[in-house]
Amino acid sequence: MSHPVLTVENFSVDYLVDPVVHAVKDVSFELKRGEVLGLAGESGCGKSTLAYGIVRLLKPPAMITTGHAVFHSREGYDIDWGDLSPEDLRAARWDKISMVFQGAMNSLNPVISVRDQFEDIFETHRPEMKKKERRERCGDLLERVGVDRARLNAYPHELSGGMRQRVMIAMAMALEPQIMIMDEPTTALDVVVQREILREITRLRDELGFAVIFITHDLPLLLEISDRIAVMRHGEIVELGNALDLYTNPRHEYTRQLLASFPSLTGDRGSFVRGAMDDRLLALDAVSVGEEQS
Ligand SMILES: Nc1ncnc2c1ncn2[C@@H]1O[C@H](COP(=O)(O)OP(=O)(O)OP(=O)(O)O)[C@@H](O)[C@H]1O
Repeated sequence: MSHPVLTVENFSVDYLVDPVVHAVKDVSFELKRGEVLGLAGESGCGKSTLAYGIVRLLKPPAMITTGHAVFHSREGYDIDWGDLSPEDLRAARWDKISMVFQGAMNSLNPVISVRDQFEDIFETHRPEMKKKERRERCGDLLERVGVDRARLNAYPHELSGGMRQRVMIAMAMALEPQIMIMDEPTTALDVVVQREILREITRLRDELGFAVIFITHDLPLLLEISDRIAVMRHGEIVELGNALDLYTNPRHEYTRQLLASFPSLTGDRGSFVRGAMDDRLLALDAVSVGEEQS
């Protein structure tokens, strides 16, 4: 887990409006291979701008003013996303880094079947793939996210919101990218479905080894699913650390405030999240005890 799959260096984004909005300011971090990195911070702190900036999906008036986002391939070569032509960028998205954005479930085309939208990814990015193999892969991917492959014949409006979101996640995994960026991928869903999908994402991460940048203002949720968490405020990362450390020993005053703003983390009644964190602490204790004994 120690080698980075992505290095973001001195990344800044402005919105050239009057007055100029400095949405992301000199942000640097590394995403390690296979880790879930949570990006936390209140609305407007620049999380989405950073994510869209990394994959160069920003449109004017946004402008990247400084910095790089460099992808490190498994094969050992580096790609600076800022150096790619628009065509290469299109090819690299989905393939190297894929994205599930807010309300992604609404980005499925309502008049095209799930199968055709799915197969389109392979037709575009893997034109050499045989039709039969393509069909099989689409069905397998759907089943991976807990959707029956018979649903390939459905049109998006025939699926529930949760299912549509699962379909989007399956599509994001289609080309086996090494990074998935997820910006509030489950916010529009009810809590039970949200949890199911998150469990699925972490399971798939364990199985397939991709890294995830998971963006949400829901810090308790991030504490549950992330290996490390970056806390953003006013366009800057003010603290980045192991999720457990951040929960038990926050160093930055803003992180403390953010933790305190979630009663489920600090309140007397306890909660599922605190339970989950306690489980993680216990598991960690067990590991360190094991290490001492061995
Ligand atoms: N098109 C735009 N023009 C001008 N300012 C913008 C534009 N889009 C975003 N901003 C500003 O950039 C800053 C960062 O916004 P951004 O959407 O990245 O934050 P966020 O943390 O993702 O918020 P949220 O959780 O609400 O999505 C905010 O101050 C926002 O008002």
